Amino acid sequence: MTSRPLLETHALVKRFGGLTATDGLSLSVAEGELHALIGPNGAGKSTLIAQLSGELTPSEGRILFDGRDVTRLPPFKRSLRGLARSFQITSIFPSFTALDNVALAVQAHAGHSFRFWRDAGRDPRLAGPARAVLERVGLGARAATPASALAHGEKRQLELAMALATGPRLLLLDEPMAGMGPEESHRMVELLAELKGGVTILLVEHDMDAVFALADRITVLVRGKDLASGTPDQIRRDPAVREAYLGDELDDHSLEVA
Ligand SMILES: Nc1ncnc2c1ncn2[C@@H]1O[C@H](COP(=O)(O)OP(=O)(O)OP(=O)(O)O)[C@@H](O)[C@H]1O
Repeated sequence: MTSRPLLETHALVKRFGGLTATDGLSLSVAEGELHALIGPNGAGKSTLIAQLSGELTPSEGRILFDGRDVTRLPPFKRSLRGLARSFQITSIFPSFTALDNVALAVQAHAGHSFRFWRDAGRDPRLAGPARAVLERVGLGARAATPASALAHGEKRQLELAMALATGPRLLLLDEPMAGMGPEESHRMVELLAELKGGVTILLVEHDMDAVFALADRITVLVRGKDLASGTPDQIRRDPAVREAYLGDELDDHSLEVA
């Protein structure tokens, strides 16, 4: 792993009327790391992810990806550069099979014509890579299943597959475990652990066991500001973090100092 930042924000600000949801945030995500973003409800995590993916425009500040300014780029242009967001179940076509959905993601990224999009899964140039990605996320056996028939956790795996199909260098994951039972969460943690290192990941997640098990570095966001950034151990031991957030939210084994 190198320590060169793949993603940086400089003094990023996002205001909604009188509310400052991102408040002068300077964040750095190194190439290859799994960086988790935690913080209480309303801390500004989703607002930050939306600015990084390009769905929201910052009020002030800059976003650099691989050293280049992407602050004003639309989402699809960021995706072409390798900055991909996952977990928007709404982008799945419910009547299409899992394979077709991933094949479409491959096709969209490769910039092929959409003329034959219904048959994307039958085009070997698309189906081959799509199948490989489905295997990678553990959905190989569900390739021919319509997306609407997948369990909730499987839909989240499918979303991850669709993001991976675009060959991202950095994946933005906004609460991938939300709505999952313990077994599905466990499978997702295993999957993210396998992906870790191969692709840089910025993970927003409320499941602290998952965060502390997976993260190389953690940033604690409180009221749009970086309260602390460091390794899981440093974050566990940080008095300001314990006082502001982890003390009540995380007074369990994930917080115990090893
Ligand atoms: N489109 C919007 N318009 C106005 N206020 C917004 C908008 N989106 C978010 N906010 C406000 O910005 C603040 C940060 O919200 P955000 O959803 O980013 O927090 P979060 O850390 O993701 O919270 P949670 O953990 O509950 O998902 C909150 O006070 C929220 O009410």
